[in-house]
Amino acid sequence: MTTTTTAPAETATLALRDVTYRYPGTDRDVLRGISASFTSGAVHTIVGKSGSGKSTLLSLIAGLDTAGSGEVAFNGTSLAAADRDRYRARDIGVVFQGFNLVTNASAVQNIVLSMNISGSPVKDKAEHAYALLERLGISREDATRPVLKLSGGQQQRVGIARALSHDPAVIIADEPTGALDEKTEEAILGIFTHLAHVENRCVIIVTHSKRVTQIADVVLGIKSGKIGVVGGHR
Ligand SMILES: Nc1ncnc2c1ncn2[C@@H]1O[C@H](COP(=O)(O)OP(=O)(O)OP(=O)(O)O)[C@@H](O)[C@H]1O
Repeated sequence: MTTTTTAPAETATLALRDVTYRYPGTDRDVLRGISASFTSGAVHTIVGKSGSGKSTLLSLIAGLDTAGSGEVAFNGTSLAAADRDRYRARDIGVVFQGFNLVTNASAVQNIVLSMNISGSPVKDKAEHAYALLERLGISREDATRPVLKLSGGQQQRVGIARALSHDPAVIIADEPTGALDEKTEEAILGIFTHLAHVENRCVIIVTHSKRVTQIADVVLGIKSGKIGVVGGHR
């Protein structure tokens, strides 16, 4: 990431209090009364075996699903009482493992499309997209080529730029480096660290990668429906 930065994001806290979750039609709680908090300025990783409930937890944090009992609160307001469409469009940015880009469209078009969907008030959306992409190391020339013609690392930079397009306080990522080689993973992790430590965003990454957990400020582990701090630098 270049050294140009935006103003630090506002301080945000996401808090889970005694959250339980069970998929409809099943008889088992995937999450069993979990409590945790996620703060601005820190990289948090969530680890756990396959099927332990990591993606389920991310979808509750992203406001895509609601807890069976307990509360997920953003800056003190329960998501159950909040306008979740607005929360998703303004406060949270999501980065996916498979990038989830429209591959025959350009990076700029992908970002403008996302800004249109989230109702962004920015007037010159293309210019905003070019500037974001440039901060993430994507040149104007690469920004106008079909995404399919970019490397995996470049595509993930575009995915991150898209997640940042509405300047969210919280960035969540599900296995964002799973499809990348080690060197590219390192570059992408540098971006996430910058977003937390320099831009004061709250970064939450679900991962199986040891390297991602090594750079985390807080490592949370999920096991048997429970969550706890299992490592990190804080
Ligand atoms: N739509 C669904 N309906 C019923 N059960 C589900 C559904 N989605 C997930 N599950 C179950 O919930 C549990 C937690 O799934 P989840 O995807 O959150 O795990 P995970 O830790 O993210 O796994 P992985 O590391 O493999 O991605 C698993 O037992 C899974 O089979």
